[in-house]
Amino acid sequence: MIEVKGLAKRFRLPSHKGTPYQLHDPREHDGWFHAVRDVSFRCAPGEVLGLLGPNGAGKTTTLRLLSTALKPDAGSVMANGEDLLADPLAARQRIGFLSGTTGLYGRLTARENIEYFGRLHGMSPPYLKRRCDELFDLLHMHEFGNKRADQLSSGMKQKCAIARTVVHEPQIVILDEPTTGLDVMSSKILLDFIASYKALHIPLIFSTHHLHEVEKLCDRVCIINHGKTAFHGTTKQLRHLGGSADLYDAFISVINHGGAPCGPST
Ligand SMILES: Nc1ncnc2c1ncn2[C@@H]1O[C@H](COP(=O)(O)OP(=O)(O)OP(=O)(O)O)[C@@H](O)[C@H]1O
Repeated sequence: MIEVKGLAKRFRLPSHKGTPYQLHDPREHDGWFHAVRDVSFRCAPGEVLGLLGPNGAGKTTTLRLLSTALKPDAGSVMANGEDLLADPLAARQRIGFLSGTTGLYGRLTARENIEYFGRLHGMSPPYLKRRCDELFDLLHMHEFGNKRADQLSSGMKQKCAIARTVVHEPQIVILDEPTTGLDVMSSKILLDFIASYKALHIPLIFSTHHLHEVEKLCDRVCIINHGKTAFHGTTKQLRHLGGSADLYDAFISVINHGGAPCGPST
C-alpha cells in the first residue's frame, strides 16, 4: 500500500525587479512558487491510480517527489508502513519511474539500453535476457529491438523507456504520461500492459490527460488543482459526482467547484 500524505514542494522564483513573477497565480508567495502544496492519496497493491489535473497543476512534481527525484519540503510517502523517502537509494530499487524524458542512449540499441539499466540494478545476464524477452513480447518491441535508439520513432522510444522503467521488476510503478507519442495500437498495447499490473498485485500510479484511459484502467483517481488534492476517491465515486455518471463532467466540476470525497483514507 502506498500512502501519500500532505506532500509539498516549493521552488525559488527568479527575482524580477518591479512586477511580481506570476501576478495571478495563488501559489506564488514571497519569492517562492509552491508547486505542490498539499497532495494526499493512496494506492493499494493491485490498484491503478490515475493522477489527473490541468496543465501546471503539479502532477509531474508530485510524481518526481514520489520517485525520490525531488525532496519534499513537507509530507510523507509510506510504502507498506515504511517511510519510502527515508532512504532514496533503497527506494529507487523498489520503484520504477518513467519521467517525461525518455533519456535513452542514442548509440545503444533498444535492447542494449534496457539491458544496461538492468545491469545497473544488478540483474544477472540470464535473468536479464529472460526479462528483456518478456518485455519485448508484452510491449511488441521485437521489430525494433536491434535498432539504435537515435533511429527510433518517438513511440518506439517511449516503449523502450517504459521497458527500461520496469526491467528490474519494481514493487511500485510510477509513469508520467506514459501514452505520450503512442499511436492507437501502441496505446492499446501499453494500456493492456498497465492493466496487467493488477494481477501482479503491484500498485501502479500514472498521470494522464486522457479520461478514456482513466475509464478503462483506474480503480482510483487523484485530481490535483493548483498543487492541492481537489478529489481523491474511487473512479466510481468520481463518476457519480454531480450525478451525471460522466467522468468528463465530473472532472470539470471538480476543477471548477472542488470535489468530495478526499483525503488519503477515502
Ligand atoms: N524546477 C522548477 N522551478 C520552478 N517552477 C517549477 C519547477 N518545476 C515545476 N515548476 C512549476 O510548478 C508547476 C507544476 O508543474 P508540473 O510540471 O508539476 O505540472 P503538471 O501538472 O505536470 O503539468 P502538465 O500537465 O502541463 O505536464 C508549474 O507551474 C511549473 O511551472
